Formats: sequence, C-alpha cells, structure tokens
Amino acid sequence: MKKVLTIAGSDSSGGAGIQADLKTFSAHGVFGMSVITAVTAQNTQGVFAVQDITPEMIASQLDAIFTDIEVDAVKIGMVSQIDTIKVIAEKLRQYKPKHIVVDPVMVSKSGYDLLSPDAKEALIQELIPLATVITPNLPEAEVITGRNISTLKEMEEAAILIHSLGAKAVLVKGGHLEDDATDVSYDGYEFTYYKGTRIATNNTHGTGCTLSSSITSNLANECPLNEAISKAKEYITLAIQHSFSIGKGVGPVHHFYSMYQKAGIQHV
Ligand SMILES: Nc1ncnc2c1ncn2[C@@H]1O[C@H](COP(=O)(O)OP(=O)(O)OP(=O)(O)O)[C@@H](O)[C@H]1O
Ligand SMILES: Cc1ncc(CO)c(N)n1
Repeated sequence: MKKVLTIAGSDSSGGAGIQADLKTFSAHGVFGMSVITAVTAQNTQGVFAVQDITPEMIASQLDAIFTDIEVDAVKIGMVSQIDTIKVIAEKLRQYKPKHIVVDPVMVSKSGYDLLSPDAKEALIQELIPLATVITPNLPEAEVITGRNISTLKEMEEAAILIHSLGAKAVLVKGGHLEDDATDVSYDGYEFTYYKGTRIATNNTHGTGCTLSSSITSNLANECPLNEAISKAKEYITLAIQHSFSIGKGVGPVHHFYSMYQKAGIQHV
C-alpha cells in the first residue's frame, strides 16, 4: 500500500484540515499519516481559536516518520507561522520525498487568517520551490501574484507567474469564480483545463483540502500529474454533489459516496 503524509492543521469539526485529508486518503486506498502544525477550534460557522504546534514538535513528527517509513507523497496544508514554514521546508529538503503538493492555505471560508499575514513571503520563498504542484484558490493566487484575478485568462497569467517562482506545476482553482468551477493547470509547457459546473450548495467546507489530498493520493499511486488532477476533480465534484448539512453553517463534503454505493450501504 502507498504511504502518504499530510502536514496540516487540525479542524475540530472534521470537514477540513488533517481530518479531511485522512478521510480522502482512506477513500483512495492509500495509508494516511499526519504531521499536525496547529490545532484549530473550528466548526461549520467559523474558526474560534488556534494553537500552533512548536517548530521543535513539528520537526520531531517529521523525523519520526521519515527515519522509519518510506513516504510516497506529501501534502502541505495550513502552515500558520514563519518558523513552522522554515522547519517544514528544511526537513523536506533533507528527506526529499518524490511528490509534494502544496495547498497554500491562507484564509478559511469563514474569513479567519489560518496563515499569519507576515508569513506569506516565507510560504512563497520556502514552499513554492519544493512543490510538484501548488493549488491556490483565486484569493491565494491574488496574494501570491499581487494581481486581481477574475477570468480564465487572468488565471492562466497567474499560473505562469507562480510557475516562475519555482513550482513544477500550478493548479489555479476556480471554486471562487462567478460561474463555472473550472480549474486550470500550467506545467511550464501547456495549460490544461479541468471543467466543472458549479453545484448549488452551501456545503463546501474543506473542498480545497480534499482536492489537494486526492491529487496527492493519485500521485502516490503513480498517476501522471494531469491524470492525478483530473481524477481528483472527479472525486471532489462527486464529494460536493453528495455534501450534506451538519451544524448551522457550511457543511462538509462526502468522502465515501462511491465506496458506500459499492458496499450497498445507504448513504446520507
Ligand atoms: N460549488 C462548487 N461546485 C463545483 N465545484 C466546486 C464548487 N466549489 C468549489 N469547487 C471545486 O472544488 C475544488 C476546490 O476549490 P476551492 O476554490 O473551493 O478551494 P478552496 O477555496 O481552497 O477551499 P477551502 O475552503 O477548503 O480552502 C476546485 O476543483 C473547485 O473548482
Ligand atoms: C485546519 C484547516 N485547514 C484548512 C482549512 C481550509 O480552509 C480550514 N478551514 N482549516
């Protein structure tokens, strides 16, 4: 079985972060491991508190995994602080995993800063050059490039700029567009479009975490990048189609829809 690692924050409500990543890994039949960077007190309505894990503890978690287990692919999510970013980059440069998917998490859907504003530059300088693929949503791509982005053409231009910062490939996600939820990737040679029609639901908590974890699982399973992304796009679309309401706010996506169907288990 392939072994994949998420380096990310914990979401107490289970819809995003580490919890979404591990559910996605299980649904893809890969063995999931986690290095927790921060603990958030969070639910469907918002983020209420964050406690960062110390850089020393993050380094220890990474050492424990990499000195014992061969890791087939890594996903990076919420990285919180400058020192967190620095220690993760240092350890990944040391251990050199084959695939690194960087989801440059900055602000939660509810508007809370999951990345300290002063850490943006560190994320750009330290993590982008390590990325097999980086998966910014539109606001994140705007912060990284310093440009306004609202059209597919502007998404392409942003992808070129972010690629020039050192990522092997860039996937700019269109979840925040007005109309279709189309994503576009650029690998230094060509653009590829991953078309999606917008699903009318409020339950999109953790869509970005789920997409990047699905790409990570597919890369671990030796899919070429474009296939890893297109399969992940199918996975997130199905997961959003079958998303459901828990709590009073933005509900989670459904990770196990196909598995439940095959097993004859009645899903929500
Ligand atoms: N309403 C929707 N209908 C269909 N696809 C969607 C919808 N919302 C998001 N997506 C898709 O979900 C994936 C994640 O994109 P999105 O832009 O939502 O990520 P994100 O903002 O990083 O998520 P997060 O809130 O977890 O940080 C993309 O493939 C996007 O096109
Ligand atoms: C811990 C965590 N990571 C990522 C996200 C994505 O927005 C979130 N809401 N919470």
